[in-house]
Amino acid sequence: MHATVRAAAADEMPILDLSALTAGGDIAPLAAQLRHACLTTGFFYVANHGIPQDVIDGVFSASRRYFDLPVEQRLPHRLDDKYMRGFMPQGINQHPGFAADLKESYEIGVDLPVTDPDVAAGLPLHGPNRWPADCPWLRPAAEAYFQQAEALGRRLLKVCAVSLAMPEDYFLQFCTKPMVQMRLFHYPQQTPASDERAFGAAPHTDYGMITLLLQDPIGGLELRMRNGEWVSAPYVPGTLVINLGDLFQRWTNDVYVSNPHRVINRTGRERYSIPMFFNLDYDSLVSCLPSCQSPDNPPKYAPIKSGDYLVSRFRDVQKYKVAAA
Ligand SMILES: O=C(O)CCC(=O)C(=O)O
Ligand SMILES: [Fe+2]
Repeated sequence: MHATVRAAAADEMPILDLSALTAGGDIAPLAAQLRHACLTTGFFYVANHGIPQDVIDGVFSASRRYFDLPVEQRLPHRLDDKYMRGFMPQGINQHPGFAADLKESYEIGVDLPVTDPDVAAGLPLHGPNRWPADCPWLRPAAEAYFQQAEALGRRLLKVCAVSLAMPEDYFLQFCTKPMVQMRLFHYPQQTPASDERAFGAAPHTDYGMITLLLQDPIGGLELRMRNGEWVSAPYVPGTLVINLGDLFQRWTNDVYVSNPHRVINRTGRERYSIPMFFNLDYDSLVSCLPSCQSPDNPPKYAPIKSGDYLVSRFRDVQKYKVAAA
């Protein structure tokens, strides 16, 4: 069994109060706090985030109801290879070097009709969502949360830009048709007899810009400190966990951190979580920000298209098969 770990201290996982952002006030003090968190672990909680509690309760209860259904009923909703929407059974998501994650999921994205020009042109991962006819309650609950979380993602990108001495709307110019992915996760319990190699979600970094995570009171999310120690990020009522992904680290020339993390469900109860991976438009060119380079500290990475990078990671982890455009 995995050894238990201590909880992150308040300065390791700060709670950022988003009241000023939600109400449209001065975000400079918030940007300074965000910067501090992003220089160290790239993980923090947000409170007063503006997402109504009933929308959060609604999407969690729809997720529970979905995963309570017998797997035989859910297998016909299995995700397609092209758009990657629908039920992802246990055994598909596998981080390189680890056994497959124990979690199962339901995959949702920006819902684009097949007549959309990018979908028609075969732009990877762009397409319609999949809404099973035998679960009519799933769609309204998931869409209500998707809309709220996506709006929060856009608000947070403003704070991120200001924190890097960029104009507030800098990242929003790359959010015309952002590649936002929302995943309903169900983690089985891990018993004391569980294999030491088994993880709800094996250690990894996220791939894209920012992740907005709803977790339930079970907890189980853990992050790796710079010295290699793992600490837990317990459930804090009324908050979401926010963290940066690898493309964000790349924009900043490694000034901001995309931190390794994992999930171990140690409780003996089932765990549900709902991450939203907020990524930019497919064609956004991720290149070192002016505020993160100098003659002594030149850009470390060549510019890369956001979508191309994401597709390469999806191939490695989620058995995504479609070739990059
Ligand atoms: O379920 C969680 O709490 C985190 C999952 C995660 O890290 C991921 O899917 O990237
Ligand atoms: Fe993650």
